[in-house]
Amino acid sequence: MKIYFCGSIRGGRVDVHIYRRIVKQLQSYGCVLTEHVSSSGLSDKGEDAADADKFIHDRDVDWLLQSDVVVAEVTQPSLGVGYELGRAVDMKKKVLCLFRPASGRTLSAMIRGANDNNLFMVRDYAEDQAEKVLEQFFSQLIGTFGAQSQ
Ligand SMILES: O=c1[nH]c(=O)n([C@H]2C[C@H](O)[C@@H](COP(=O)(O)O)O2)cc1CO
Repeated sequence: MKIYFCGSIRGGRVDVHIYRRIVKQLQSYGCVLTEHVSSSGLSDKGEDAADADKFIHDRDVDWLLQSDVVVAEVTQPSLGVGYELGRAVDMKKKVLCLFRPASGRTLSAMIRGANDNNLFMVRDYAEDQAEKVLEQFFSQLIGTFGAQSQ
C-alpha cells in the first residue's frame, strides 16, 4: 500500500515530533511516499533543491496520484496541506485527517466540513492516541481492500 502523509512544513514545524510518530506507525502498513515531511532535519524553509518549488509541487502531485490512501495531520495550519487535501478529494482518494483539539485551535470548516465518514474522514485525537486511531482506521481499510480483491 502506498501512503501519502501530509504535514505542515512552511506553515510551521512545531508538530514534527508527532509527524514522526505517525509516519513510523504508517510504515507498518505500507510505503510512506512523503517520509521527509516527518524529518526533524527539515526546517520551515522546506526542501533545498534547484528549482525546488516546481520540482516539489510536481513530484508531490505525482505521488498523490500514485497513493492508495492519504493521511494528514492538520492541527498546524498549512497552505500546502490544504492544497494537497483538495487535490486528493478531486482524485477521489481515501483521506484521513487527524486533528488535536487540545491545541486550542479550531479546524477550518473546509476540512471538517468535508468529512463524509467514508472517503474523507476527520478524526479528533489526543497525542497519546495517535497509534490507536491509525490502527482502527487501517484495520478497516485493509478489511475493505481484502474484500475488494476477492
Ligand atoms: O519542501 C516542501 N516539501 C514538500 O513535500 N511539501 C509538501 C508536503 C507537505 O505535506 C506540504 C506542506 O506544505 P507547507 O510547506 O505549505 O506547509 O507540502 C512542501 C514543502 C515546502 O512548502
